[in-house]
Amino acid sequence: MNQSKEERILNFVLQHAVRGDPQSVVDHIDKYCSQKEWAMNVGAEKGLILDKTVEEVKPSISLELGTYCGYSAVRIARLLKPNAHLITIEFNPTYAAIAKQMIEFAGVQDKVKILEGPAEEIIPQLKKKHEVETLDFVFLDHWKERYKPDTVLLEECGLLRRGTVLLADNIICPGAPDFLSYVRNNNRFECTNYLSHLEYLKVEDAMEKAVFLG
Ligand SMILES: Oc1cc(-c2ccc(F)cc2)cc2cncnc12
Ligand SMILES: [Mg+2]
Repeated sequence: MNQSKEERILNFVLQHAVRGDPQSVVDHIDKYCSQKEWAMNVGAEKGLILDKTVEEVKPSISLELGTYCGYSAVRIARLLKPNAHLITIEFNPTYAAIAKQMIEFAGVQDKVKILEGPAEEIIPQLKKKHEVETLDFVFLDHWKERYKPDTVLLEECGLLRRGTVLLADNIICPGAPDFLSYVRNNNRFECTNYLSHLEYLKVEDAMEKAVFLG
């Protein structure tokens, strides 16, 4: 049975990257996806915006919506302080299985918990089942039409506190118009736009940072 693109990406990393070295894993995924097959990783250019945000927030507990192959989970985890954790939610079980192997190869498995299933089912379980109090940082990178409803759900579940930073990928391409107007017209969020490019291409894209004001 021939391999999926995601399996080819994982195998390229397993064969060429340095085990236990998260930067090497990130660099090799970018190398494969820029030279061989495009894939929807946040990529190196927008990845720098993600890095800067994680370094600024210094989160103890982070949530990622949309794991895919684990590229941004490894990217975030490599910057976390000791005892800080990332919970990443992936709906697609095939992607989750690839990401698990990617995260373990990078050696960041002790910092990352992958939860498989729909975000709208898992978010309401975070407090009681996963012992989360409130979130310091949220990276939204899943289905664009879920950005707004899942942001509202995070708020309703009491998972946002004054200063929680949301960072959303793909604000231009494919775009998340209802999320953008929701956070920009809501006086409980302070928004900043970061113009960039779609991963591995010259196409314009952007990220939006929305700080919850409580
Ligand atoms: O970064 C992303 C990019 C694209 C995407 C796909 C096709 C296209 F033509 C342009 C952009 C889709 C995504 C879905 N989930 C998370 N991130 C994504
Ligand atoms: Mg994306």
